[in-house]
Amino acid sequence: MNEDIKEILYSKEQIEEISKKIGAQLTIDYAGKKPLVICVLKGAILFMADIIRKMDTYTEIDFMDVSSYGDSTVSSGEVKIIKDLDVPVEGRNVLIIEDIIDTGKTLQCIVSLLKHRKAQSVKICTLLDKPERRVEGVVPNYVGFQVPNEFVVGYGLDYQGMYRNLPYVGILKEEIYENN
Ligand SMILES: O=P(O)(O)OC[C@H]1O[C@H](OP(=O)(O)OP(=O)(O)O)[C@H](O)[C@@H]1O
Ligand SMILES: Nc1nc2[nH]cnc2c(=O)[nH]1
Repeated sequence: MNEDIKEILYSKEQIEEISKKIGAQLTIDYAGKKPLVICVLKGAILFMADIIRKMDTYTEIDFMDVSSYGDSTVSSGEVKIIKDLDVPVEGRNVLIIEDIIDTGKTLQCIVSLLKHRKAQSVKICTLLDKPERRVEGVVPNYVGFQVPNEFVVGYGLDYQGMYRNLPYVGILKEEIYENN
């Protein structure tokens, strides 16, 4: 797997450090608010697992699975809900955890849905932000790193279902996806 990576952008240690920092901020911001923390499957599972363990506050978690990329490196533009939440969001302080914001289409869809369902507050925490590619006006509240306009994998992020278990975030070699 490692041989398919052109460059490591963020090491396991850097991710650990930024997760600690964000977790400490969330502990302050959500004190007494009992947030509902939503993990956007599947990419955000690793980040979510790290972040919630660094939040020293009462939290509930839930999962939502949406997909707009399928097996491609390009967004289809159509966001499909594959698994909805189990918990009602009305009146809740919701914190969405994402691995990456690229075009912003996925989060635009999720945020509007949560607001429509009358969440009291909706905030976004993402490990990676790729602002160059944004087409929707989504602005995250907590960001780990800003990434260049490259297709990245690892630490939850996949290409064709693979590479999620890499402990770091890296740029996938072009020949891997050009040959597919
Ligand atoms: O800002 P956008 O252009 O919408 O892209 C961001 C979304 O793309 C990825 O999900 P994907 O649909 O690939 O599903 P996955 O998390 O299961 O890999 C990622 O996890 C984000 O949810
Ligand atoms: N794996 C992966 N998924 C994405 N979804 C949107 N952008 C990306 C990216 O750079 N890498």
